[in-house]
Amino acid sequence: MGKEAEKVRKPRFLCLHGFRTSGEILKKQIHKWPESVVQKLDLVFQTDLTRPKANPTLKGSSILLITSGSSSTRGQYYRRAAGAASQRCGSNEGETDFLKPYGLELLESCVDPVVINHPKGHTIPRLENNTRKGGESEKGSTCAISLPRIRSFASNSSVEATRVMQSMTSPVSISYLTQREAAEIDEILMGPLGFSVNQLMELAGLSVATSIAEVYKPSEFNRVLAICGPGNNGGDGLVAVRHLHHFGYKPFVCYPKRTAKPLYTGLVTQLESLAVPLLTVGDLPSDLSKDFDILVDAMFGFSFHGAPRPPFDDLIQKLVYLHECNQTRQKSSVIVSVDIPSGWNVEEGDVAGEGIKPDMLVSLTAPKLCAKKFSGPHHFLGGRFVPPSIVEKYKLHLPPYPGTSMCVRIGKPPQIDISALRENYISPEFLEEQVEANPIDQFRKWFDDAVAAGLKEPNAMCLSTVGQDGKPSSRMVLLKGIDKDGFVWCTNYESRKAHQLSENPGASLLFYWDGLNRQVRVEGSVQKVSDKESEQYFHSRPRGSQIGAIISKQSTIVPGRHVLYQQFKELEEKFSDVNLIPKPKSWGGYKLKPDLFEFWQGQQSRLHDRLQYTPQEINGRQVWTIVRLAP
Ligand SMILES: NC(=O)C1=CN([C@@H]2O[C@H](COP(=O)(O)OP(=O)(O)OC[C@H]3O[C@@H](n4cnc5c(N)ncnc54)[C@H](OP(=O)(O)O)[C@@H]3O)[C@@H](O)[C@H]2O)[C@@H](O)CC1
Ligand SMILES: [K+]
Repeated sequence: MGKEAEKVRKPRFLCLHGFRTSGEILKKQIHKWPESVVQKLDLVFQTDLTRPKANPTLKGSSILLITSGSSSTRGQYYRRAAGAASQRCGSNEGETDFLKPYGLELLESCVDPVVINHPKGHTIPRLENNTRKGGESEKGSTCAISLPRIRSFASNSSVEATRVMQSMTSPVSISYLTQREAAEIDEILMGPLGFSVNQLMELAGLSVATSIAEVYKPSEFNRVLAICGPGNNGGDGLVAVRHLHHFGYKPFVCYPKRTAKPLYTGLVTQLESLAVPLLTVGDLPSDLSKDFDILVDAMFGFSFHGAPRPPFDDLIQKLVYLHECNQTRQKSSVIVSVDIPSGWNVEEGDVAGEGIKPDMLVSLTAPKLCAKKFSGPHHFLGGRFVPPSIVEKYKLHLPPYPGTSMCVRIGKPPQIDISALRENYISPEFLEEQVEANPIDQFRKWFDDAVAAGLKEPNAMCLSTVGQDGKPSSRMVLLKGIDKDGFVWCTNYESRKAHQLSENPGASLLFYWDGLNRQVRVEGSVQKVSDKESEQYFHSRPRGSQIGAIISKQSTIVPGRHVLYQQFKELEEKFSDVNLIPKPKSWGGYKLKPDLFEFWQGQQSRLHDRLQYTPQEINGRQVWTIVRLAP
């Protein structure tokens, strides 16, 4: 079974209209959207809505694109129903519409639907980067479709869709705040919205620390100096330092103008309890790059005005100098600015061009106008606390935070030199005396570690096969079982790998567990498993995967994706009343019986561990011999 086939899913847009022929009308109008966008979406044009639950095309839709004249009750009840479902908006209109029950049923069969209402009649809305330009028609709905909104959907649905959507979005779609707006938002958050400054600062500082950790690993960039100013920006810096300490960095703080309020004295006490050194300005060397790998600039945020006063004028100059020195060095220290590069005008940026040039900017809440002038390689957004009322009031377009992350990158990551990409692995000892005598037991131990570490798909393995022609080929498959005799996976018996295995049963498996710095090679010969075992595996799969396995004549040419969809829909209908979907003859399991294992673990300075197991006959008994191989 190929992993890929299961994962890729385009975001589905269900395009509705308030009247009978609407599906057809929208289909004709779709040419108004760029071809490159249309290709990336699964657009379903729907007219008959009377039996939504029985209609497989409606299931799983996550974006409902509704077009209707502004007075259409049907459009309104869809919106109202969606609002009720998602607590987003509410109106009493459309109560009497005869289609209402179907509308509610439809919403129920959608996965966390996002409703995009287009009230301008029989037409498809324009697709724009910024819905601000599209103009709002009614609260909670806009004429133009916002790409960030689509992305927000995509991040909820599948990693693949997120990737596709990210490629569609440019930094142009991000909102930037004026200095006044930033201060206003601050007031609203801490006034009517009930936040305390402590809370916001904690979240802001955590965002800064996690942004740093995403780009600059503590194994390479360990020594951090945070220069903290007198206001909340300085407070963010103090919080970030505490988190960086717990993330494994060695932080130092320079906090020359301390604020006497309990919030700040508390933050300092917390750092002292972690033995984080607090340095005076006089303690700092003239060239900061000698002693520090990361300089956190937390001097001034959005309340900065005028020219920097002492001692911050000199501290800013130190960071300017550091950047100049970096140009001539092999390994540079990096500057991370919190919210605003200190000394920059909050809206105009580095007007004279003589200010600091940070490598990373972590904008908080939303980027300020000066961030448009930021040209460093890493721009992140943090402060994952912005409620919808602020988003709506200031018409903010911000990238969605992925998963549970406290930060998100804005714009594209920088181009990197592939040859320079390397990790300095730090792993526990892996010694011959400590390993299990039986490699299957050792494999299980490492597999359990991978599961405990929360690694994604720890059972994904690269299967390599070689046919009669001697040409090897590899692909990722999922391990479905393991016992004392070997490793099992399932596939199509008419696929390319199956043909190769029928010509040559020799194959190899490779597991790679990033995050644990481990890989395991397993080599041996392959046989089909029994029909009974294959049956069991087949029926343990989700129904969708079972149907997918039936329609896929694996490795043969398909005229287009639509053919697969069509066949899928047909079979879904055919089996809608069938409990047990029959396993196709061409689908089944293979088992690799190992005759070689190698356990690899990355170590510092490329002195990796490699322990190899091979079987030996001793007194008629099979035992595994373990040897260490040179890295
Ligand atoms: N949602 C949000 O809003 C959130 C905001 N958060 C954070 O708060 C930051 C804004 O904080 P803030 O308002 O305390 O202002 P900030 O810029 O740190 O410093 C003001 C201090 O600097 C001083 N100062 C000013 N100019 C100066 C100069 N030329 N030379 C010397 N000193 C100068 C000024 O003194 P004053 O002029 O008043 O005498 C005052 O003491 C924001 O950027 C973000 O990091 C997050 O924590 C959470 C969410
Ligand atoms: K700053």
